[in-house]
Amino acid sequence: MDSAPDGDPKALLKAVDNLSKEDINVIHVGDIKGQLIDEAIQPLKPKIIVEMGTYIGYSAIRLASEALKMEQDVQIHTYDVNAQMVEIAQKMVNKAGLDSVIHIHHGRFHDLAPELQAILGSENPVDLFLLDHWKPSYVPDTQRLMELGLLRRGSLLIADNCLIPGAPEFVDYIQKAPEWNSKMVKTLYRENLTDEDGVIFAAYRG
Ligand SMILES: C[S@@+](CC[C@H](N)C(=O)[O-])C[C@H]1O[C@@H](n2cnc3c(N)ncnc32)[C@H](O)[C@@H]1O
Ligand SMILES: [Mg+2]
Repeated sequence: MDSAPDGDPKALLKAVDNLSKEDINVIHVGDIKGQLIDEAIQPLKPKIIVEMGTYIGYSAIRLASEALKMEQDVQIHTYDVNAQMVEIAQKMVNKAGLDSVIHIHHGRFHDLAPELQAILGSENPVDLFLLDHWKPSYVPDTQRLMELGLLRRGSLLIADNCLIPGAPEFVDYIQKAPEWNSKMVKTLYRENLTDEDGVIFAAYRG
């Protein structure tokens, strides 16, 4: 990571992608799924983004870089239960020069959601949220956003790892729930492997 210059998110993301080619334990979303996500958010031009599962900050930095190509006042709120990850991610975000855009919250989204509601207010719904944390939390965290009125018609949900490691309860929920219009895109689980994963993209009908 040190090889990337400060204030250069693209170089930092590339350094993480390169590291993951050597180290199978790196569990970031990666460049293949990253490109799918970049393309999906282009028509949305999201300003308010929420992410569950910060890890080392890769996806938050990637989402911020892409969103900032289209809008200036972007804010990302990202949640992680692991204090060590929060610390590493903050260093990565600082290195990328995105600390005024990416706000890292330590804890479970379920507990911190009222705080987010207060930060955003009623006029600023979430445009995009990415689920990439503990799979059994995908359904309750989605429902939490809905019950607190944090979404708008057209808000986009993206859920990683729906097939590997798999989130069967979530897949069943999102495909049946009348509030969501979803599709699963099959893609490689990660670079250098042939296993197929599924990423769900779902638009909120309101
Ligand atoms: C696969 S990693 C996220 C990868 C990240 N989105 C990226 O692409 O760089 C999953 C992360 O979710 C965190 N996590 C697990 N359970 C969680 C929960 N209930 N709420 C928030 N974060 C959680 C873990 O600590 C871990 O850092
Ligand atoms: Mg993932």
